[in-house]
Amino acid sequence: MISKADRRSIKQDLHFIQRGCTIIRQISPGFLELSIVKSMFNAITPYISIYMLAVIIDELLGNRNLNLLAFYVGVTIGGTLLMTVIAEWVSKQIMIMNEMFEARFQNFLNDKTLTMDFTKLEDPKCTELREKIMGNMYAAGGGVKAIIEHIASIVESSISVIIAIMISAGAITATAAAGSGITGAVNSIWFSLLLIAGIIFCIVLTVKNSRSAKMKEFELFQNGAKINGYIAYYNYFYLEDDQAGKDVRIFDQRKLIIDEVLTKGRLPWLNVVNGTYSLNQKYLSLNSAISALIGGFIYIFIGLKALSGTISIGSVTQSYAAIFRLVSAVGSLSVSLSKIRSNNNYLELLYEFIDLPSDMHEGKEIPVISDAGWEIEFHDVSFRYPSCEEYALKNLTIKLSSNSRTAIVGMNGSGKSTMIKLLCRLYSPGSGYITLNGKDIKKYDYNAYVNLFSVVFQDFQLLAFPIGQNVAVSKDYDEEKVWRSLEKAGIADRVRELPLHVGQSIYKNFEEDGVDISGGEAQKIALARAIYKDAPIVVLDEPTAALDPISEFEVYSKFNEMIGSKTALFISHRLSSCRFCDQIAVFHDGQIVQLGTHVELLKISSGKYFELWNAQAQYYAEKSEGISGVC
Ligand SMILES: Nc1ncnc2c1ncn2[C@@H]1O[C@H](COP(=O)(O)OP(=O)(O)OP(=O)(O)O)[C@@H](O)[C@H]1O
Repeated sequence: MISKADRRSIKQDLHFIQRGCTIIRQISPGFLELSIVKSMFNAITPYISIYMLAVIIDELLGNRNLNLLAFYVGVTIGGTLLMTVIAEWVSKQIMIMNEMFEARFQNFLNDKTLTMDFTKLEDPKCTELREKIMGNMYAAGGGVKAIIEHIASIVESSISVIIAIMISAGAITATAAAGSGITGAVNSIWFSLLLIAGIIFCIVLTVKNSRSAKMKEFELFQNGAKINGYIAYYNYFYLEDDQAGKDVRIFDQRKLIIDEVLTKGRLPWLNVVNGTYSLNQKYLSLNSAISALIGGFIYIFIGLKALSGTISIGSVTQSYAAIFRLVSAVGSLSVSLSKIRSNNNYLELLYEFIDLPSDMHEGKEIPVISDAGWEIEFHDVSFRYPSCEEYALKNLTIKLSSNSRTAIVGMNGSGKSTMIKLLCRLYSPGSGYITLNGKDIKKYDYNAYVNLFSVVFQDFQLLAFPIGQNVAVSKDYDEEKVWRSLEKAGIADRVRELPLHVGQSIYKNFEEDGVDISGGEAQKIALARAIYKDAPIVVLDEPTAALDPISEFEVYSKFNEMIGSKTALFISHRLSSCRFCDQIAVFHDGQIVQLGTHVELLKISSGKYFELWNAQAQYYAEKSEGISGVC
């Protein structure tokens, strides 16, 4: 099987690395450069003592000049100390940058997640891709951060190779006066060639070994990402989620979840860990054996040179250390080059993720909502959710004009929320199109378009932040405006009772004094958030679903005050609340089956609206009868 790394050309590999460096600089300026500086210090420092040791030994065996010896020792200790202190300082900066890098990389991915088309968020392949990228970074150390490590290692090995050659060149090329026996062997070209061939063989073996280990590790981690995601979801998200916590307890889901996590998560993950461990063990023991073999070759080479008197005693330690470093630096240079190439497999996943097209963000025009009026129109829009056979919307055609009130009613699953999602550009129509003032909404700048809407989704979410920040969606907010919004949403009195008022955090996730609020109270805060945004189009998807009858009555009686002159579009199952609307769109099976005012629609006894209205009226009548019966 041809691996991905083998399929890529060197040019493509270089392009991957270059792009990775650009991302690193964008995420953490200076991190790469500082790591390179540190690797330079790492490369040079050991050679100070290697070089100076030979000079000291030769002086000891020669003139024994005490002043000179003291100077040499001073240079050795002082030089090493200075280099170590600087390297330590650089290391500390790198450590801080390293810690920050992971958080910044998360933000980098989050930025992409937030700007990618919403539809991709629901695509399991996309979620898996993100999990793989993060998993690869934490568990396998592969990805964009690994480039820093590999480049630093390449720089360190290259410098080490150059210095080692400079130091050992004398010993390697030194020849004794022509002779027989040992001297003859040392001077023989075959001896040098044999030594070089032995060393090259060892290096090739190390590189091959590391390359195959990295490839196998990559394959192992690709299987692991999905498993890990499964474990994380159930163990850390579901079991610890206070919403799910109720179901976990009442239905005793714990055992089922733990059994499932064990068979689908823990055991397969153990296989991944075992596989990686055996792989590393094999890799490391083979490399230690190769390293011992190289050491043996060098000892023979240097030993014979010393025996034949070709090099001085001082040079024996110097040459041995330098040649050994030369060989290991060439080895690690080759391994790092091979690793940086294999790392491109991880980068390929990252680039696949960040290159996911964001079709929704292509429009550039700024929408103009003037007092003269505007119009949104659905033109024969049909839509299916990704990987679904059934159409959620079929041939939808409807106009929404400025200052109008439109209600959308219909049975569960008839497509009401889907229409809102298309209007808010969370999804694109499969066929047909939607226009604002005659222009396809896709042509408008995404953020400018979305800013036209204040929406309370059916499954809205609040943050475990202070109420004021939840309403204003900002740390800096106009407190008076927050209060006005809370007032209109009918929750101001409750907030006034709280010790910290709008500064009170909701939920207890992070703040001990955070308040737990009811579903209805949360819905009112979400309503206040929509009011605070003050956008020209207000969309409410079942705005009173969680409210008690009194609060529901309050919301609808204050609806006009709340909405003012804005355009309103709201979904409701409470048909009586739609009576004041300019038009009611009745949805059935993804289609608008009726469109008109309450009075008009009630006149059509064969229509869906009539059916729904009567079913609800009958239900309430029966309910009130039952209640009075009990009373
Ligand atoms: N994210 C999704 N992926 C796949 N199918 C979906 C998704 N969301 C909704 N659907 C399906 O699309 C259809 C329309 O759903 P939609 O939520 O628009 O209905 P609705 O009229 O708002 O229902 P309800 O009154 O229950 O809120 C349903 O069959 C639903 O199962």
